[in-house]
Amino acid sequence: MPSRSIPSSEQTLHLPAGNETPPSPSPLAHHHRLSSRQLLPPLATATTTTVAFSFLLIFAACFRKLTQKRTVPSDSKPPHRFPHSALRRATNNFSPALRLGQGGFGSVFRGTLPDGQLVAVKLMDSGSLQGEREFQNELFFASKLESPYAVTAMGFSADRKRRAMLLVYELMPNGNLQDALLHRKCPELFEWKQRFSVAVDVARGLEYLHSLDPPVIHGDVKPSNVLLDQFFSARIADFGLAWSKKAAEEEGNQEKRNGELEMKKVELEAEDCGSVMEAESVTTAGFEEFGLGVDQSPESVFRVPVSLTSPETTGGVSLSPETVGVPVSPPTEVIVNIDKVSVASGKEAASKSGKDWWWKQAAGAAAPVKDYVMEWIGTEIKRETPSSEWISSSTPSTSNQPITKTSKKKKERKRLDWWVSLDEEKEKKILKKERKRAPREWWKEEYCEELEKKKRKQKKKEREMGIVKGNSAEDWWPAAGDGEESYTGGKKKRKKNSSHDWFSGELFRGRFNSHDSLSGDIAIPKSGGVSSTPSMRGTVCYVAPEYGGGGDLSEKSDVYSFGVLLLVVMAGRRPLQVTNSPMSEFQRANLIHWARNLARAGKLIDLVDGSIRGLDREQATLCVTVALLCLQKSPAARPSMKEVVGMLSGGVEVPALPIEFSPSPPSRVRFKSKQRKKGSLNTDKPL
Ligand SMILES: Nc1ncnc2c1ncn2[C@@H]1O[C@H](COP(=O)(O)OP(=O)(O)OP(=O)(O)O)[C@@H](O)[C@H]1O
Repeated sequence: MPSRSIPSSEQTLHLPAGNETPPSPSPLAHHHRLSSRQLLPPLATATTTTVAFSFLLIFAACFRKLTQKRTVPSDSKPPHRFPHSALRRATNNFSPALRLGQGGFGSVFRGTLPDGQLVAVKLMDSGSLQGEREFQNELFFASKLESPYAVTAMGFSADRKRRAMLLVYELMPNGNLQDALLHRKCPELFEWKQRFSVAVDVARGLEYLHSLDPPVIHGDVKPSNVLLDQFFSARIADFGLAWSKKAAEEEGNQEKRNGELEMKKVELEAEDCGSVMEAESVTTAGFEEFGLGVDQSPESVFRVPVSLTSPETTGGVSLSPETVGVPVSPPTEVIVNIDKVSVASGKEAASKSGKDWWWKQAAGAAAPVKDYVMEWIGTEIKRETPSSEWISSSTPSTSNQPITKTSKKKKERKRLDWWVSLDEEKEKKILKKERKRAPREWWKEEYCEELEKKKRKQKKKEREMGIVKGNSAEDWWPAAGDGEESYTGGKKKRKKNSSHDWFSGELFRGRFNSHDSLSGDIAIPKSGGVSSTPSMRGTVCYVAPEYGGGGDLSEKSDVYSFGVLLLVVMAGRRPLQVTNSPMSEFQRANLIHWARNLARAGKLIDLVDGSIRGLDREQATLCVTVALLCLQKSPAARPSMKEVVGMLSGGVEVPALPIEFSPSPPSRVRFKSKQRKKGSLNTDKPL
């Protein structure tokens, strides 16, 4: 009762004189009778209580939100969040003088923290979905991995306003293995002991990753992803493409349940050539869900500029512009309106935990053509790249022609039209065409496109001049007599364009893909001249054949990549390398082919780098043998990394070399087609 709360003496004081009427039981009436002076204390108390309560509520809500973000899995240690300004100071405002290298998604700078610690700061290109995925992946694994054989991010900085994403790593003073070995920056690696120890370190690093529960598959094992510390101990870096096997398996099951991926609806609203598409039901999650405290709106992931310029081979179907007739063009900012997207693997997948969203890359392997287009949209994002840069870097054949605004628009229009009109029938046609392609052509596209183009040009020229030569599908590889000549011609051009690394067997990732490297118009140097492809896991030449064939990825895919790396470390050269020397060099151009031939001839030691000092021939032969075991086409036949470490360290007996060391590209698609024609049921065996 309100009257009870007010002292009776006070009530009496407020009663008007001579008023016989008993005080009203109504609280309101009673209240009116109270003087403002008397009312003030309880009112103030009530207000204070309400305000305090509101504050408490707000505080509790904020606290909940903050703690939610920072909650990390119990078995994880959260990466440290650095203030952006601190990293700016540490790197002298990202001074070019402190730049250590350039990756597919950003530059890496040397920095010194206030406590004197030396760090490597990776400034990620924002606006790239793939870049953001890698950023998140790196941080996820940073909290999961702890090994002397792995370099994981120790911290990060993410500035939502500036959209700056920075990753901080412990500095590896001797850089990457690619530069150290192939660019001969570290003479120490020409000592056999050091070289062998690098190989064993990498093997141990992979063994560690595969021994985790669930096993972690690195997915991009190559020399530029191996860093050397001050003692030249090797450590595996770059977990941007790494993935957890369990997550991938779950994803695989999900895919099976869902049946073949299908894009139900793709609506494009083209606004002139700006072509704006709207995203409606794509659900993803940023990695706030990992509790890493970085704000990232879903829009930041899906509102992206797109360029469909990359002819990446995704899941065995290569969609080069030539193959599907996609005109190359500058990027367009688009918002995608999708009901089901391969990247998100449909509604079910989309509604799954955000923890898994980037694992979706794995699903692309068996997806139909449209999904590859979506993969492109998800991966070939170059928001900040000026159009001009894109034009020059993505159109090697026309790069020296002036590109007008209208032609640019036309191309863009064409590309979008093509994309919109890609109905099932066309999709089937493209797949049919793909199936017909000889496996050799896979190599042609991936490695020798430029060479092939030049050969064609040369042949055309010769034909015009009346000199007719054979035009076999196989003659992309220089044949006796004319190979050297045409290659020399190609090399001259490459030199002129200073794009030497296209033949390194590795393609540029992200901004600079294979075509960019072929064009010779790239201004930004990339450390080691290496790269990987954005829409597929791994790097061409290092990637396991089962990936291209749409097979299952497993630890054995890393084993295959390790096999290539081991050969590279032994030979001290790239997996594909053609020099302007005699014909015998061509036989050695493909390191894996060469190793296979040497194995047959019983001369494995010939593959080993002649400039190594203090060579232990027995150990070197063992290394090449182990590499070949890792390079077997059948994943099941390859040893595990544990066995590899055992073999390298002498604890496990090395089995006899198998007959098959085929580095052949995936031929599953073609085989299927052949079998279908013949009416055979056996479609799984490769050729
Ligand atoms: N922790 C580090 N210490 C020293 N140098 C580093 C470190 N991290 C990266 N670098 C240098 O920066 C380069 C670029 O690294 P980044 O991981 O961005 O790209 P990458 O692995 O070379 O290429 P990609 O993105 O195609 O895998 C490395 O090759 C290496 O030379």
